[in-house]
Amino acid sequence: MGSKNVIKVALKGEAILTSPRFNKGTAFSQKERKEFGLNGRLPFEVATLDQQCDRANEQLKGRESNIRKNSFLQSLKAQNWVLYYSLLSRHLRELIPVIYTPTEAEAISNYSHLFRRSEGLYLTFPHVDTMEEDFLAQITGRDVDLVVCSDAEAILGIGDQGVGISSAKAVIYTLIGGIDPSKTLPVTLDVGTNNEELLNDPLYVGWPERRVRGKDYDEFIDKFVQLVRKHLPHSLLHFEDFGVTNANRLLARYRDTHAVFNDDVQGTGAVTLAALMAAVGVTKSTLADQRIIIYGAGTAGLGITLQLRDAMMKADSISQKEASSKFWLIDKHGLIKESLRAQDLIREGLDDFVRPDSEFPNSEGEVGLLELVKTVKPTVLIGTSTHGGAFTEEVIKAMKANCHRPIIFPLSNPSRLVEVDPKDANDWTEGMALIATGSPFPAVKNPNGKDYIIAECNNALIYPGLGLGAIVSKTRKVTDEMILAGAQRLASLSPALNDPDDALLPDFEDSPTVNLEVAIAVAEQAIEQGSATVDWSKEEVRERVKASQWYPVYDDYVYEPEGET
Ligand SMILES: NC(=O)C1=CN([C@@H]2O[C@H](COP(=O)(O)OP(=O)(O)OC[C@H]3O[C@@H](n4cnc5c(N)ncnc54)[C@H](O)[C@@H]3O)[C@@H](O)[C@H]2O)C=CC1
Ligand SMILES: CC(=O)C(=O)O
Ligand SMILES: [Mg+2]
Repeated sequence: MGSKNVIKVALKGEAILTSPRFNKGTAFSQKERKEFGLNGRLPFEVATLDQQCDRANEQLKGRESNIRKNSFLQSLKAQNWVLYYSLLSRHLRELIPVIYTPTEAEAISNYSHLFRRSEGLYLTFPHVDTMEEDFLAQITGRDVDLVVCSDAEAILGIGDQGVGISSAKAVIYTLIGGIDPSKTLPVTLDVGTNNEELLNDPLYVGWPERRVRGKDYDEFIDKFVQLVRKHLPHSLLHFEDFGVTNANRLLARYRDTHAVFNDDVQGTGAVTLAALMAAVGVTKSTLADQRIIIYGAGTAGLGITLQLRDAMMKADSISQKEASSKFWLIDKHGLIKESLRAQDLIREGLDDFVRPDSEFPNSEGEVGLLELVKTVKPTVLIGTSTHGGAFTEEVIKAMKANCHRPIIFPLSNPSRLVEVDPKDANDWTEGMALIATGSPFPAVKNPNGKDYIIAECNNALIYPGLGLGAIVSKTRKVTDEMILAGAQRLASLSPALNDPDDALLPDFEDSPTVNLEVAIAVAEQAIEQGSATVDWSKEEVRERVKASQWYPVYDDYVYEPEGET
């Protein structure tokens, strides 16, 4: 745990009580109450943080549904950051699903109806002319290390929501990665929405126009990225939930000029690689031994494919061509194969993975999942399609017929969109499947009566560490090698390494310690390859990363008119 510091604060009275960063509520000491003009503004008793957490937890438990818990926690965050993060840290496993997937998806789909208070920066297309002014108004006098932006086109599996997600992803950076919340800036890039329901909702809080596309969109995003580069040159810029036509394109455009990171592409790729490394450890095979079907060749599906291919080439010393041949990608029009080119149905970036039609001599039209499974005899089946239930009993049993330990990762969020319920996947394979899911699921019972813990293969298990490592090393860019180093460190912490019947990935309960290790591996790699702008020994990296972390404890305050606000 972090220790107490003495902080100079320039806010008094109502101003400090309404600042979530500095507010301590009933925990202000008698001395502070006097110094900050709070004497008549608080009830008598000075509470400890423990007592405040107990009280907040009691109130939280009074809310029956997770969505009501989510909105209680949202207002706690708006009141008092230390209390909010402290409460979450004490009940991590129970509360992550309340503030993140699956509940956050429900909260975001009701964003305009649940809206109480703005968070972070809202940059809206019709206000493009004042973008720099609006940006500076938020960052001036602050030390921002991390910018989390989203245009909200493909949110947490629920599609185009117009606005939302950046602040939820930023919270995870603090909760799991220990990044100081006052150094994070969530940004909503509101370029409209094509979601009819929102466009017709009189309470919609975003810009109620259709999505801006093409040159205007690119110029809007570019203006924003250039502002980040100009005013926050050492920051990490995190892209979240951009649509499939933009995610990889924007990453490729900016990744050589600033430390940018696309979570859905790279974070998902990294956590899935870690889970797969653990699984091939259990099956005592190599990455290159696998035949991998990716069901849903969008942002996450392609990100995973590229990450697994890269790791395969490095770990097993095989060529790009050979590694590419281990993948079969399915999208809405079935298997991605040569004959789809003529109909212009192959998206940019998929070229290396287009299969020859000759592999499927008996099908002239689309090749569906079941046929593909029967033909290819995959060892790995990954779902990133948002097509709930797509991995049917027939599909799973066909896979099992040719594979002793099928590796099955239905990664679509939220829980209701999972490609197969892990309980079914487990039952249909007589407990032989190695399973990881995108949202949390309860453990399943194996035929031997033992529980099998379903690993939560969600990018939140790794991106806070990737980001922390990038920020602490002040890297100029986030390289593939840094991400690979983070994924390998995560894989090395898999419970399945010690017990093949255990979960493929560490539990979210352990995510803060796991992400500290990931951050250290990432920073070490950044230093080794020269993308970092610091030069520390390994021992120093560990100390620096640890020392940079923020903990939810109350500092002691002294009033100072020139202090922090
Ligand atoms: N576990 C994790 O960490 C992550 C999970 N995801 C989840 O993965 C899913 C996809 O997310 P994105 O890649 O961002 O979305 P996306 O829209 O870029 O990709 C989805 C792809 O699936 C395809 N698809 C849709 N229906 C299909 C069907 N019936 N058969 C085959 N393909 C179909 C779409 O054409 C699209 O290419 C979401 O549920 C999302 O929540 C995304 C990122 C991280
Ligand atoms: C987890 C995540 O990033 C997503 O579902 O989009
Ligand atoms: Mg996402």
